[in-house]
Amino acid sequence: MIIEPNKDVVWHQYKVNKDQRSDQKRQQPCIIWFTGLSGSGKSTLANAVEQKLFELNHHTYLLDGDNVRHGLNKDLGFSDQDRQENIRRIGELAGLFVDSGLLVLAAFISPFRAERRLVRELVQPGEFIEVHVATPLSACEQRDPKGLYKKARAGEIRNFTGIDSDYEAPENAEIIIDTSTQSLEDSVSQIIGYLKAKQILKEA
Ligand SMILES: Nc1ncnc2c1ncn2[C@@H]1O[C@H](COP(=O)(O)OS(=O)(=O)O)[C@@H](OP(=O)(O)O)[C@H]1O
Ligand SMILES: Nc1ncnc2c1ncn2[C@@H]1O[C@H](COP(=O)(O)OP(=O)(O)O)[C@@H](O)[C@H]1O
Repeated sequence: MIIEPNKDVVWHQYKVNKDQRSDQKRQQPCIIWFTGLSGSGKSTLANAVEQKLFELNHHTYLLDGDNVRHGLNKDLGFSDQDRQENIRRIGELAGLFVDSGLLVLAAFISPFRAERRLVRELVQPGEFIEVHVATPLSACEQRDPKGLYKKARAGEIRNFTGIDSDYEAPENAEIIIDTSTQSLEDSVSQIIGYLKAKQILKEA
């Protein structure tokens, strides 16, 4: 659902703009958006990529499902509608961070194509890099790092993604990673390689 802002609210132009903030940080801001099932490796990957970017002296921020749901989105559950609102708010937040000149890493199941597209459309072309963490359900369930699949199979958790709630796989993700067949190191190199090829990270 698209909600229009109140017509009496007027946009303010800031004195310092996105280009100036980005130039000062010597980087091209963007959102690296990790989407995939619970246990697919989104958080592990996003953390490892952020660590690498930090080592390379980049300015980053990591937004992660579990953590954002402890604060900003603690009023939201896991119905389709709440997941849509979750991603809408996170998209707006990530968009502000891009405006601040940061490399934003976002790790959310984000199961629906429509909301992921909304986030893509909030930023400039090329600034939304979708990473499909395409680890199969069977591998995620076998890992079950938080014991949530076990609970979902036992009917103790409802609307669990991949069990009784949908996951719509991306059709045109910029990067696809299956962590059941690819090492963490290789996955990090693949993402960093993409960022260099796209001139988001400048070669020294
Ligand atoms: N019903 C249900 N379905 C899926 N996930 C559940 C559920 N209940 C709790 N959790 C935990 O919440 C984390 C997912 O939150 P997200 O904000 O990423 O979800 S979503 O994008 O709004 O779908 C998810 O984290 P990850 O395992 O890191 O993906 C789970 O730890
Ligand atoms: N190659 C790999 N890449 C990422 N995670 C892996 C890999 N191999 C095993 N794992 C494990 O899989 C689990 C993924 O959990 P997590 O990163 O929390 O996933 P998500 O954030 O998608 O729920 C972790 O326990 C991690 O150690």
